[in-house]
This record gives sequence, C-alpha cells and structure tokens, in this order.
Amino acid sequence: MARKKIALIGSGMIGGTLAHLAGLKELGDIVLFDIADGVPQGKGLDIAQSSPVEGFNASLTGASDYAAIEGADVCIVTAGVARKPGMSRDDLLGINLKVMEQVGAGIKKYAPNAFVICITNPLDAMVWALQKFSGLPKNMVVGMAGVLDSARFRLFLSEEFKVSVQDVTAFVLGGHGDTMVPLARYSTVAGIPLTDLVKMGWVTKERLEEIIQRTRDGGAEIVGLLKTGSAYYAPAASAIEMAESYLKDKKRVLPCAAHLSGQYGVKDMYVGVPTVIGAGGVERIVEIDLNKAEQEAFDKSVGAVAGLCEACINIAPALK
Ligand SMILES: NC(=O)C1=CN([C@@H]2O[C@H](COP(=O)(O)OP(=O)(O)OC[C@H]3O[C@@H](n4cnc5c(N)ncnc54)[C@H](O)[C@@H]3O)[C@@H](O)[C@H]2O)C=CC1
Ligand SMILES: O=C([O-])CC(=O)C(=O)O
Repeated sequence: MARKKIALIGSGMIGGTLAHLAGLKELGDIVLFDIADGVPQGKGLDIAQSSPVEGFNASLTGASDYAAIEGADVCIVTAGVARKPGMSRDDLLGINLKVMEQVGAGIKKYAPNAFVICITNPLDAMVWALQKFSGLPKNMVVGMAGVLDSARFRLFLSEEFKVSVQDVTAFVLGGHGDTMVPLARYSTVAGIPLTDLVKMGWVTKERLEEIIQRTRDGGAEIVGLLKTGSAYYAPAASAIEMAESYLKDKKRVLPCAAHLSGQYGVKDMYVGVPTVIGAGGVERIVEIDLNKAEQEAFDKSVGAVAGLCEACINIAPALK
C-alpha cells in the first residue's frame, strides 16, 4: 500500500515539530511548505537525516510552491504569525486572515480531497475562514484547540492529585481563547467526575477553580516564558493525534473546533465541541447535556467567536 501524504502548510515551530512527530509515527510521506524559502527544505532534510537513527521510513521534502502539496491526504495548517508577550490571540486576526486566503486557495487547487486541520490563531475564526476560502466540505475542515486545552487541564489535574496523566480525562469546550469552557462535570480521574472528587475531599472548589483558570491561561503562560513565540510541542502532538485518528479511522472522541449547523444552538460557526474523527473526517458532533452555568459559559464563548467572525467579514466581505 502506498504511503499517505501529509502536507504541513507552515514550517515554523509547530510545522517542524509536526514533521518530526509524523515521521517518528510513520504516518506517511511528509511535505513541508512555507513562504520562507529554504526553511521547509532545511527542516525536511534535517528530519530525514534523523530517520536512519530513529529507524523510521518516510520521505520528507520541503517546498515553497503549492504544487508540492498535490494530492495530500492530510493538510495541517500553521502558516501565519504567533503572538508575543502583551498580545492576545485575537490581535493576529488581520494578518492571519490574509494568510488563510492564500492557504485556502492552495488547498482548493491541489488538495481538495484532504482532511484539513487548522492550527493558526485566532483558531475558531481562522478555521471558519479557511473552510470558506478553500470550499472543502465542512466535515473535512477542523480546528485544533480542544485536544491541547484538555491536555493542559489533564496535566495540571494529574499533578494536583499525584496520579498518572493516563487516568485523567478532560473536556474543554468553546472557543480557543479566554472564554474557553473547561468542564469539571465531564472531566474525570479513573471515571470519577471532578465534581464528585470535590465531594470526596480530593480538592476544594476554590483550588479546582485555580486549576481551571491556569488551563484557560495555558497558552499565555508559555508565551510569557518563551518571550519569542508560543507553545509548539503540545500543539503539534495534539494535531498529530487528530491526524492519526483520521488516517487510521480510529474514531477517537476528541474535542475539536468543528462546523456547527444547529448543534448546541449554533449555526455556521466553528466552536470547540466533542467530535468523532474517523475516515469520514468529522463523523459526528457529540451533543452533551449542559447545565445552566455551563450553557451560559458556552454561550459567552460562542459570542466571542461570533465577534471574531464578524471582524473577518469586515475585512473580507466575501466570507459572509
Ligand atoms: N490552535 C492552537 O491551539 C495553537 C495555535 N497556535 C498558532 O499556530 C500558528 C503557528 O505557530 P508557530 O508554528 O509557533 O509560528 P511560527 O512563526 O514559528 O511559524 C509560522 C510559519 O508560517 C509561515 N508563514 C507565514 N505566512 C505564510 C504564508 N502566507 N504561507 C505559508 N507560510 C507562511 C512563516 O514563514 C513561519 O515559518 C500561530 O498562529 C499560533 O498562534 C499556536 C499554538 C497553539
Ligand atoms: O497562546 C498562544 O498564542 C498559542 C496558543 O493558542 C496556545 O498555546 O494555546
């Protein structure tokens, strides 16, 4: 069986890490694309030279011409700019929207059958715009954020409880911004909801709220430490988990920014919700029951994303 083809559009910090992980996991042959000529070629060659040592088989090439992504099975988009200390993700909207227009045209022309995972920020608005610019089916274009935000929540919880990260599950819904909604009721340690763990005395409500706030600020915490850009190891690992679920038809239940057409009362927007990712792309949107407080927090987050989509339409009226 021929290998799958994975196109990485944007070969910066996340793009390079994606290429390394996709190689190590033998997900397929990898094409790195970037407008910075030499960077995708250099990173591709460097990672290819690690393959004899690591023992993986994959071709890694770099390109600055969209023709190189022709026939890709998966495209992972990180093209654009990342924030620096003092900026919010939303400050990136204007510049990254223009990048999404170019990327959308490239994917439409050369990889119309791909499963597309957008990572570029502000995530929910950028994936929404990318789907429209590319014209690909809505179930084949998805945004990565919930897996990362949930991974951060899981890590912080595992450290608090001194248990394995493997035994902690978490769901973070809503937009990938300050209004994201980490759901205590649907996050568990070995199947026990956090709300029960509060009753069992494992953690106080106040401490749990601190952990939830740290999760919401997870991206900013790393931007503040790095000073030159934002997180890339965990974001890359999260997108690879999504790509693998598609390529291997694993049907993982993962929180992703997915196109909603009435689910959760939301129409024609991308917002983080639990999804099933398999060979059919986003095969299902899982509609969980939200209590009043959870619904209010989700609605507030949806409102923030709607504002960003409006801002996109003001810049690019064709998105309407
Ligand atoms: N969704 C999420 O959870 C996360 C999103 N991000 C976002 O991912 C994006 C990428 O982050 P990094 O890889 O750290 O940034 P980076 O700056 O290291 O890489 C971005 C790359 O995009 C390239 N690029 C710029 N304009 C382009 C264009 N028109 N066409 C093709 N390539 C272009 C640049 O040359 C650069 O190599 C940022 O917008 C960042 O905010 C970062 C972490 C998590
Ligand atoms: O914080 C940022 O700018 C990058 C990001 O989205 C994250 O790490 O969650």
